[in-house]
Amino acid sequence: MTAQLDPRGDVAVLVPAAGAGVRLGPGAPKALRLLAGEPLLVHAVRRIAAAPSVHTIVVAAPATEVEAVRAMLAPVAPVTVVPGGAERQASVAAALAAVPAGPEIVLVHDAARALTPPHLVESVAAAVRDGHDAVIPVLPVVDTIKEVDATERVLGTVDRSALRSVQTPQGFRRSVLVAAHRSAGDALTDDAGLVEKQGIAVTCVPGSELALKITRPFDLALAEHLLTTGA
Ligand SMILES: Nc1ccn([C@@H]2O[C@H](COP(=O)(O)OP(=O)(O)OP(=O)(O)O)[C@@H](O)[C@H]2O)c(=O)n1
Ligand SMILES: C[C@](O)(CO)[C@H](O)COP(=O)(O)O
Repeated sequence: MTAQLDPRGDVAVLVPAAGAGVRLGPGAPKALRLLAGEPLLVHAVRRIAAAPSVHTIVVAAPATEVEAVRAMLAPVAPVTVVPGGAERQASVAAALAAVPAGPEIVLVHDAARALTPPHLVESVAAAVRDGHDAVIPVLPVVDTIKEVDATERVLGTVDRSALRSVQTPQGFRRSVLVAAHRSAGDALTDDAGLVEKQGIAVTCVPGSELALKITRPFDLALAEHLLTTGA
């Protein structure tokens, strides 16, 4: 049976999934690679659709894979699939343009964060609903951080107490995200960066270790272990 998203939900989730996955090594586009027998994108969308606030999901797929991705996600959840762009920012902009009237909260989530729990989607959305224009899930930095020069000589030790590692989903009041993308210049790696450039405050909420981004082969192996051991 096809899952139905809640028509009373007030949240649209954009899922940029058009990246190549160069750091993962040769193979299919990253969102289509298998984790415990299913594409990363299927894992990600299933978890997003399980969050009760979600009204709409828009996926930005690799341009050559749009039809395949539609077919793949049809049994998982109702989704709109659009072609992504050459940079993540362009993929997000394409997905944002496809959000129908209705949801006033927009979350942007990486397909590569395939194990992100539904409660993180809810907590980011709740913080936007509470009045924050822009919300990001973060984790403290656990390693000692050094600043180095071009020859890898250490220049100093950075105070990590003020540093945070940033995850997705990142949540925005819809009008704030639309304005930030409209004024976007050079491509940035995340949407909060665009909003920061507009001088708008970005608020942090606690992230989740399960929202790890599958970037390198080790991350995929770790995610596989987490899934198969039920961690
Ligand atoms: N042109 C792009 C590039 C990235 N993404 C998406 O943005 C998310 C975060 O990007 P990242 O994990 O860096 O993925 P890739 O760009 O695929 O990785 P790499 O840099 O290793 O190629 C991913 O879900 C990816 O599919 C996208 O939709 N369109
Ligand atoms: C959006 C993001 O996931 C936040 O951590 C990240 O910036 C994606 O891009 P990156 O190139 O892997 O940093």
